[in-house]
Amino acid sequence: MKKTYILAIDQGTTSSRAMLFDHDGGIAGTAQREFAQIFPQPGWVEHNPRDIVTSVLSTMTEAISNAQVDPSRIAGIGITNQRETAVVWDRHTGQPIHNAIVWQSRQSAAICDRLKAEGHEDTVREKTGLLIDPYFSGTKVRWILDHVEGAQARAEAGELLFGTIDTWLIWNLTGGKVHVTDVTNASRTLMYDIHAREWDDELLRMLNVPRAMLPDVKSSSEVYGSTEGRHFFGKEVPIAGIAGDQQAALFGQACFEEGMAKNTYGTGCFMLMNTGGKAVRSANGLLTTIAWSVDGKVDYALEGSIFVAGSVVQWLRDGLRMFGKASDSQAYAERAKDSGGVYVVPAFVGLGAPYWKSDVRGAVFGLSRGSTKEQFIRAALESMAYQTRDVLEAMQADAGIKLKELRADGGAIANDFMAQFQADILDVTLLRPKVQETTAQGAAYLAGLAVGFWKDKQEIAGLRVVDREFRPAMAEARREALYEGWKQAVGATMAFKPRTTL
Ligand SMILES: Nc1ncnc2c1ncn2[C@@H]1O[C@H](COP(=O)(O)OP(=O)(O)O)[C@@H](O)[C@H]1O
Ligand SMILES: O=P(O)(O)OC[C@H](O)CO
Repeated sequence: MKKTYILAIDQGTTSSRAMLFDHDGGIAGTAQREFAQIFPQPGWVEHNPRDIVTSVLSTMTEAISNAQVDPSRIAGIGITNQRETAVVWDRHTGQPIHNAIVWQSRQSAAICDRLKAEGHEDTVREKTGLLIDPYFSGTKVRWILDHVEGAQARAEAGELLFGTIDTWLIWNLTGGKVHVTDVTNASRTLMYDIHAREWDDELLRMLNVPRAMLPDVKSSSEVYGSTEGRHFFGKEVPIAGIAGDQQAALFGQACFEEGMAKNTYGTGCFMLMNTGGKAVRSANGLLTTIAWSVDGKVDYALEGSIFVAGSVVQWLRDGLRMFGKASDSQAYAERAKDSGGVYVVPAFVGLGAPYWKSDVRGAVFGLSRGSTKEQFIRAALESMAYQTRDVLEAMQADAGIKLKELRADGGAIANDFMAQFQADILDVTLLRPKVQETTAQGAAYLAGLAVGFWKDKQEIAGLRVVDREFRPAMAEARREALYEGWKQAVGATMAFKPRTTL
């Protein structure tokens, strides 16, 4: 019998990737394409939704041709996506009415302030597991409807559709026939009740978003529709898996049991812990979110969302021009024996979990005349590890357990220095998988389960291979002293409130 494959589309914040997975969970072909980041004002981030579709279509084609696989041998497609990013488009023309507003963007901060002043915080927390912050899709949709002339009336007349990136891609891949999302993406919108598992009228009223704009919410593993006719693959291929990228990584890392956790070091950094069938409410600034719905069973997760992680390295590379390639950061950091007391707090778009301060901005502390470029780069890499410790402490307190191991993935985990420093600062063993593309792998697994490519979660758990373990090796006194410095740096960053940013 001819070998078959699952195609995973991983539509991330800075790039789109397509990957072909074989039956062993290995990558048979891959392609990646970056696309433009649009920064209309400080703290705002947008994408052109057309660029996103184009980058996905071209990487799909390239991955298949790199693997030299006949498209007829693709058994199904899984989609995973940067979450929360909101697109609004015209149902008839398929044209977006505004750029996509990206999850990192703070442009709906004033709307959030108003919702808080109106006293909606408890309802939002209770129903969605989230909090009122520009991070989530709902206030981004409100912003678009407020700022595009005539949009509210068109939305009320049923002419406009809303989608997160999964929804937008499926709409385009199916030729405008299918308007769906999955529970994981719905759980990031601020409009979805994660307990009742339905769009919520009270939340829709709060945001004044017409229900007619919203996609149908499905499980994370089922056939939602097929690619348009012969257009893309010469045959219709079922789209059979959807999950937000952080949930997909949790699935790809096979964190199927309660208490298992993963951390993904991409543009931002996202730690998720599986809490099984229980939606655990955080008392420490974490989010409660849906991990996935598979085979009729919904699992929940606790999440710590850090807005700036790997993108601090991009800032060193592109903004400060300190080196040419992100991977060069490792050699620089290793040349410094320590950071010399320097702390970088990369709050470029505010601070996420567990602080949730959208109005603070980044800061650097502890500079001396002897501070070096190597120390500065090292301190920037260390900031990923310190932010993760903030989140881990909150998660352990909420879940009432001490984590023994953390499964790690994402682009920045390739940095051995950062990975070891992370294990040291957490006092937890970090496991780096052989296939570091666990996000795409998770989407492939979800699609593969739906089309019978893999049998069950047990079979998938058996495919996981660890590449390297990073064991904690730092003395406790040093670890705690370094972390105490970080806490002071974050405190001082939050206290800095200039009256003008000019
Ligand atoms: N060797 C490295 N050391 C540190 N950071 C890295 C390294 N390689 C990539 N990165 C960072 O990882 C991020 C890309 O990771 P990725 O998982 O592709 O992100 P995303 O899915 O958010 O687009 C970039 O921000 C980049 O700066
Ligand atoms: O594109 P990534 O990998 O940085 O992920 C973004 C997250 O989904 C935002 O919630």
